[in-house]
Amino acid sequence: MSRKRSAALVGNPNAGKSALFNALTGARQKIANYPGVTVERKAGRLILPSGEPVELTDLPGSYGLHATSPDEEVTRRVILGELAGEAAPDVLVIVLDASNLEQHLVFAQEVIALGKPTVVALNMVDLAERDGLVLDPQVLAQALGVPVIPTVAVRRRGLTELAAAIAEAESHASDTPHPRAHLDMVERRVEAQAIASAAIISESAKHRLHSRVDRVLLHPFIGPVFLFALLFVVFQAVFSWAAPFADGLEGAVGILTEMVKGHMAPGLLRDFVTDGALAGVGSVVVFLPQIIILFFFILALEASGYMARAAFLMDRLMAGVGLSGRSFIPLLSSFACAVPGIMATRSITDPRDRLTTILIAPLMTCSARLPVYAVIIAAFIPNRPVGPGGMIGMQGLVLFGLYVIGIVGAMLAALALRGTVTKGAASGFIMELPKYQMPRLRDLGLGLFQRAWIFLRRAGTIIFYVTVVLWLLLNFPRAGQGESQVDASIAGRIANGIAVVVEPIGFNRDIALALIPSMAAREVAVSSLATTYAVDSSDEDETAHQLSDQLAKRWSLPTALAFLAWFVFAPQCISTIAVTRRETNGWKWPGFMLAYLFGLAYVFAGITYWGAIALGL
Ligand SMILES: Nc1nc2c(ncn2[C@@H]2O[C@H](COP(=O)(O)OP(=O)(O)OP(=O)(O)O)[C@@H](O)[C@H]2O)c(=O)[nH]1
Ligand SMILES: [Mg+2]
Repeated sequence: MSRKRSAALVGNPNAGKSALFNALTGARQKIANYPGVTVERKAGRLILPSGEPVELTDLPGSYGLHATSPDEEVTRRVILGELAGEAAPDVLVIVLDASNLEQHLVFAQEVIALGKPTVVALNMVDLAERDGLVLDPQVLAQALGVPVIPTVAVRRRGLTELAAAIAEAESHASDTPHPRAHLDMVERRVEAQAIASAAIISESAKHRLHSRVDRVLLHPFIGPVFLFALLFVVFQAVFSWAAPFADGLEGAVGILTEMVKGHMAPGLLRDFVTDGALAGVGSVVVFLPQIIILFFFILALEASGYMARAAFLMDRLMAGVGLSGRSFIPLLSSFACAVPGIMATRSITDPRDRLTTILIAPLMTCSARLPVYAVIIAAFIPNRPVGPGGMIGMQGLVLFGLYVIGIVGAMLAALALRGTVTKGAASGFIMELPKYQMPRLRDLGLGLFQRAWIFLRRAGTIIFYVTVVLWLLLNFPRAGQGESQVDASIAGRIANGIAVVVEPIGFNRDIALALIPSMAAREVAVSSLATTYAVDSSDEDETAHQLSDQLAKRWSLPTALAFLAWFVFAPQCISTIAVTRRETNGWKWPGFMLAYLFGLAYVFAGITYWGAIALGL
């Protein structure tokens, strides 16, 4: 019995497959309350009641075995054993959403008809019950001819029973499969309706409240206004709530720097620790509170089911620029980071739709841009209340504006791309709306922790390394008498070369110096500036200033605004380029992306700079 046993979770999107996978294997796959979250298969280890391990695979959600999108294709090939060097799974675990039974049974029948050992997890029975729907698993099992286990993945209910059923099905793995009569789509729909209604024990109309909520939130006029207002509040919160925590962190970095200065002998090594490591990495780490607040809102809105409704609202707008609403979820993910966003485009059916979405994804303001925006805003935008009753913070307003410019830029870019390089008609959009749910605190906490960890790990690795290299390039060769260290250094000389190109758009030598290292990651722009100014000011033995003070002292307002405009568009992220290459199978599209985004960045930074000068700012 050395054969490796395997099982796979299959079902419609948003049925709770990944939640079940996490509960059964202890993994941490991303789950969220909208369809199309999982786009790649992922394997984990499930221990059966007998103690034997089974390799369990979590699959992208699918509507049928006739795949129409790249992620559905993955599911089909795994189920049918079409992947090279990989046998088909021994057991198929179909995950059904109990509160959406009729719809989910259409695909389930197709899978059961394959005649392989199959188990059904009747998931989300808690939500069905909340809506007053009680189902009889026995009746369902009889009708489907396979065992049916009621589960609540997120509360770990029914897991033992499910594992036992998988073990039982597994023992029949070597039997020859008995495919059943093939039903076509229409026949399966009719059958699904009959089975679902037979399985209902009682039903009450409790979901009336939710449809009433939807009537408001999805209203063609009130809906978008609400969405806009909500986003506005989020950006206000990012600045105002974070302030005390950010100040605390900044203070802590300052104290640490003073401590190092007190304990180490003056010299290059001490400068390396204070000006290189602490100034650079510290300048990025202080944005942790803002990142956490932003993700708190994103995760809570995802879990509640509102995000999918936002996609629904955006569908019209998306269609207007030649995209389908299916692009919304990938674009939304790109607000965290374009890398998972670009991967999420695998759920887009139309290849040209998909390519367009990949090309505009970097225009969504990713969280790596937040430190760059925030440091400039803190230095140049006064923190005064504006608007009626002084309710609105100026800084939050500017941040909101930067996000909006990114979105509008993306929509215009989509329009232009759809008319030229990715010409074609827009495809339709079907998306089922998930149920409203109260976000669970534990999931929220875990999600925030993961986000915070990713951010800190970047600060401790890529940002640290790049900053260290930059510090070295800034300190050698050493400056002679009366010469500034930055001017004498290798980095300074390289920057003087680049400055020739970027001076026309108002950038100074220090920005030129930050541009190359921040190709590694956008936050590096902040750490580079912090390190440069730390190296520069230690010459004159100034007391250490905060980065925003240095910026306010050294940059003009038009330059600062041009810098912001640049970062709205510039594709300064190697990972994004790499994932674009992978998802489009070649260098053509990432090359195109680099060219058009740098082009836009240059033009918009220039317009901003000269516009600001003309306005006398
Ligand atoms: N109340 C309740 N919520 C659940 C249950 N199972 C999953 N969920 C929630 O349902 C949503 C969807 O779960 P996922 O595991 O992401 O669904 P999926 O089938 O993997 O979806 P795709 O990857 O998009 O195909 C998440 O918000 C989960 O927290 C359940 O049994 N009860
Ligand atoms: Mg999933």
